[in-house]
Amino acid sequence: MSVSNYLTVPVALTIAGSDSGGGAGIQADLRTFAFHKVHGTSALTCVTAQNTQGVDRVDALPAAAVIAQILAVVRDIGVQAVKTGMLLNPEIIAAVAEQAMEEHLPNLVVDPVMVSRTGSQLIADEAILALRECLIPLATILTPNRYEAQILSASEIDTLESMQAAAQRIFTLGARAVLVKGGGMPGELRGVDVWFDGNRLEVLKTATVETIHTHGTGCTLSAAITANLALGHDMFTAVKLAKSYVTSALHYSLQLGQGQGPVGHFFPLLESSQP
Ligand SMILES: Nc1ncnc2c1ncn2[C@@H]1O[C@H](COP(=O)(O)OP(=O)(O)O)[C@@H](O)[C@H]1O
Ligand SMILES: Cc1ncc(COP(=O)(O)OP(=O)(O)O)c(N)n1
Repeated sequence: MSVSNYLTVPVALTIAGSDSGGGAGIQADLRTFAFHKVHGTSALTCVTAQNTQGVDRVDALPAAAVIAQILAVVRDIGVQAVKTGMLLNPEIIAAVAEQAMEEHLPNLVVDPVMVSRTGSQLIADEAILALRECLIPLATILTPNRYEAQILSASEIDTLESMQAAAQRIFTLGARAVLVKGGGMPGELRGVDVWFDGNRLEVLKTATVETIHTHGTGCTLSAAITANLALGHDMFTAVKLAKSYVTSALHYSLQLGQGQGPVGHFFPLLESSQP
């Protein structure tokens, strides 16, 4: 007989949609948590029929089902950090915002999934309004991509200076810090993100990784930030560590399907198995 070693590890919760292709959404979040040695819990908001070429269908869960999942997790297991991904409709967004306040959800990372990095809108206009009014003011860190930042700042973003101006403008919506992500920018700006927390305006820069297999970068980044907050890092350190994780995952991106494959979340295993 052998006895288990009981481990105590930080816990993170993702409130997000399922990606049947496994590259983004809940699937990407849970893998990212695992590779940070953080126990991942989840509240599913919707089920997408999706692959490397696009989204074929989306089915939402009832808002009450989302609330029940959140309560089941936080009232028994407890969480140190929480992220939101695709929340899809105003009912789910309002329900999540209410739970965030009532249950005092800690370290809330809001990835305002509205528009894909290729520019196609993923949620309805009313849902965008609900995100802006109900959830974004509660965010610890808000992580819009280029197109989401354009909507939230009502400005064109095509240069580093316009990313910086947008980050400062979006900050006024009430999040404690904003990270405008550059994956949808042209050329060398693809590896550049802009941070603003009311004091520090920082440019986080990595060299652009030349790959078309970038599916799930945004989910992976926000999940890695959440994991690092759950581990006790401060906000800016959590973001820097997360950016490093997503950059490595891009270096090991997976050529799967006919379209844009996912980033390689398990690159540490691939690295350790190389001669
Ligand atoms: N080709 C790339 N090379 C380096 N970093 C990238 C590249 N594409 C995306 N990133 C990084 O991935 C993260 C997610 O950004 P982005 O792709 O813009 O988000 P989203 O998936 O939400 O559209 C950011 O840190 C961004 O800088
Ligand atoms: C279910 C689901 N959630 C989120 C996304 C968007 O993924 P993201 O990583 O933000 O964006 P891309 O880099 O894949 O554009 C999704 N597609 N599905």
